[in-house]
Amino acid sequence: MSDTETHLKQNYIGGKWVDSKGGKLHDVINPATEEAASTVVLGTAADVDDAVAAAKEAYKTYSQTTREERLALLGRIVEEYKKRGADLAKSMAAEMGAPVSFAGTAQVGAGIGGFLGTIEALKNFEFSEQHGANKVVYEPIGVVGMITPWNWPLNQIALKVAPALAAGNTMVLKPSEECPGNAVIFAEILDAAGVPPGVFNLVQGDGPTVGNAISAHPGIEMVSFTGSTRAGILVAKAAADTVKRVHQELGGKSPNIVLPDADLAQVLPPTVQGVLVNTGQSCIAPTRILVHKDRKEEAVGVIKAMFDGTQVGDPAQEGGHIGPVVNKAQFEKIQGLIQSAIDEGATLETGGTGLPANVNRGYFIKPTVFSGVTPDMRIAKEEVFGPVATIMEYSSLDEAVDIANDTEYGLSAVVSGDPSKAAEVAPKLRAGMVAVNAWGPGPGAPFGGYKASGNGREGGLFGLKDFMEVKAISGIPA
Ligand SMILES: NC(=O)c1ccc[n+]([C@@H]2O[C@H](COP(=O)([O-])OP(=O)(O)OC[C@H]3O[C@@H](n4cnc5c(N)ncnc54)[C@H](O)[C@@H]3O)[C@@H](O)[C@H]2O)c1
Repeated sequence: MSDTETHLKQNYIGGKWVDSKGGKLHDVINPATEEAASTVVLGTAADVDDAVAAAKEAYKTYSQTTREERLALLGRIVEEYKKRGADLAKSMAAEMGAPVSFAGTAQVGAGIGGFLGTIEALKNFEFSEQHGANKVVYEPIGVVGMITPWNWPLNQIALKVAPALAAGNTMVLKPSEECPGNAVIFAEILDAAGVPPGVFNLVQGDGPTVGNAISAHPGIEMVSFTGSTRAGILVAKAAADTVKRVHQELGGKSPNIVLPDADLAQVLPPTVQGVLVNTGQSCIAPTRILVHKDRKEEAVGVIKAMFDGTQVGDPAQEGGHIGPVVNKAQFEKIQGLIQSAIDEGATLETGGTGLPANVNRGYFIKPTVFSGVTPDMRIAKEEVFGPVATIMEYSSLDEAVDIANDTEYGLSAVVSGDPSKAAEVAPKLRAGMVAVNAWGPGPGAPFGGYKASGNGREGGLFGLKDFMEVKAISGIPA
């Protein structure tokens, strides 16, 4: 058994791999084969207590480290991380089905990106500012609890751990029980980089047990959560009694407003691509594609060709194909949503229910395109989290903006077309991020949403500030 396989059955607390106090073993299922990919321990509230105690102790010294010491530590983590890229990719391919080529580039790269963006932000960060008669200083918050999902697992871990370390906090991470292997390797990387004992702690487990214990823990000053809006609400409720800071990165149902005069062959591929990347399992996937009614046929042609040309296949194989969705529950949910669109009268342009022709097992979804989708349909309202695009029509740009904003979510939006015209549309969109002719924000942009998509921002300078307290000192010389 490799070290990583052994460590999957343990927690990392106080700089050591330790057995859980009462945890049970759980098989993680490979979504391509429906067989066990790995075995992880599901920890307990007692494990969280131990991790918080270690983090509190470590905070006494780590919170006092200098910018230079933290920069050196973050730099060493990046170096160690680069050595484990292949292991990380293999683990994610087996546990959540991201094809190994894509996992090794985009998924692993996103984790490094989180660290590099934080390093840049920390280099120039003003820890002290003068505001009138008040000196305002930024300080670490204390022990931060972190709960992360499986879809871009390293990205989510890095966007929390890097700024928490940069700010001088200590932490307890609970990764997704659907995809825990990369978090174990990540802890091994931090250990190899010399992160002091207790600064970073990893407790494996499920949401209702370990996630809830983190959210409610009186020794944790902040909980940073990424996942579904459903679980994010439960985290906030559990956190309320201890008045800890709650940072939420939640679900989305992002629109893509295609401007009436846009060159469709040029603007659709780079924006609609976001519905296929990672098998559609991105919180910012721009799935509601809004096209002018006179351009609908043309848009359907371009989008259908993209989806028909997308290969679905084994995540263990190198290549540009997409893999399965993460698990059986997601597979069944997506099948149900596809069927609901058919039942509610949308036009199925390609794809549909059932397995793609080239596979006979696994949680693979046919790349699917619907046109004639109206805002009242379930497929237009609910987050699908699969390779399913919906094409909706508008008559005027005002109507397009109304449809785009007609969602409980507000994470991200896309505008496809002339950037100067897109600049006039962007302020009207109720979303934390607007990308023009791309499906995601640019490097270093604050990442986060409006409305039911969350609170707070991650990445770069804004992410760093979100992991800090603000202290006002008045009555001293400026
Ligand atoms: N806004 C963003 O930045 C962002 C990024 C990635 C994913 N997401 C969202 O994440 C969701 C997909 O991820 P998922 O299926 O892993 O989400 P999920 O909410 O089921 O799980 C996320 C994490 O929360 C934990 N959890 C579940 N119930 C909990 C509870 N009661 N208390 C505490 N923790 C609990 C899980 O164990 C897991 O670690 C999608 O909705 C997606 O849009 C958002």
